[in-house]
Amino acid sequence: MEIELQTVTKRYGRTAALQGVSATLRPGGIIGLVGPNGAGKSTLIRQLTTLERPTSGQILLDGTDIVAKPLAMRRVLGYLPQQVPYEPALDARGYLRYLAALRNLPSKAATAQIDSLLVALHLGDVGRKKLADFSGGMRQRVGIAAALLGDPQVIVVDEPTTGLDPVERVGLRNLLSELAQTRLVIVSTHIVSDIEAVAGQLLLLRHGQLVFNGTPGALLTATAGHVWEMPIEPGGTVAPDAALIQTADGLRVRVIAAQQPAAVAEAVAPRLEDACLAVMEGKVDA
Ligand SMILES: Nc1ncnc2c1ncn2[C@@H]1O[C@H](COP(=O)(O)OP(=O)(O)OP(=O)(O)O)[C@@H](O)[C@H]1O
Repeated sequence: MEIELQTVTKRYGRTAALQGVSATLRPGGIIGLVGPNGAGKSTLIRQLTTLERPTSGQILLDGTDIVAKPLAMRRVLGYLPQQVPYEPALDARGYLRYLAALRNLPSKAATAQIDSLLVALHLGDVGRKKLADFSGGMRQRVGIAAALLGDPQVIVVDEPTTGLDPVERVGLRNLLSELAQTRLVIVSTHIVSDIEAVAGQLLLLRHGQLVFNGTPGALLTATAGHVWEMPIEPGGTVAPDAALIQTADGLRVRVIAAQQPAAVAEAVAPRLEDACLAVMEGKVDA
């Protein structure tokens, strides 16, 4: 399975939310869609999930134009939107059974799949509890189970870790990473650490433009030699775009710059978050 984005552009009135985005998406690791708020991530997801039609450009799923034939995508799609839908009066199992029926899944297969999804998402003990009594993180996990019902081959999740605690985040990351070995899994996020260890491909969006498309390794390589750390000088000020980090030697400033910013600055290995920031801010050409 392969998705091909060909100069996808989306305008809302005067706002160009996506500008000529082209990329090929394949299974073999999570595809991370990264960018600050307003970069165009949700807009790209709405075009991919056929909820909207691009102003121009094409999206091909294994060669089929999904703008002309949206059913080709809808038949293979599992989608978790940013606002997780839920029905407060139903319990988790009942809600998933309801969705399974809407999707025409055979009853026996649906029961088996719901059982295994509830266990995989650590909801096995609360399947009979009303969704109204669920925490935000639990609701999010039910939403993920709902998106995975029917074993979709294309899985699109918009900011999936919102409301999850650190343990839940790791669990979800591992689950999506496993699914991404054989399916197309696209995850939109502005939290780079959520996909750092599991992304096979990164798409960085800024002001609707694709500013990087490649592996995390290639992004890190492009940023090497541009990340510096230095101690905070007594009475010194910290530049607004510098990050403060806590180390065993005390607080240090982390700066992205092409040249050594001060004599005391030492070059350090970039982290993926630095690399994304560096490209977003135009400090590195990747
Ligand atoms: N329906 C719409 N009508 C008008 N403008 C829109 C619409 N949807 C998005 N936009 C604008 O398009 C741009 C991209 O928005 P989008 O929601 O895709 O960004 P995002 O990267 O998903 O950000 P966030 O993480 O905040 O959701 C923004 O300037 C936004 O205001």
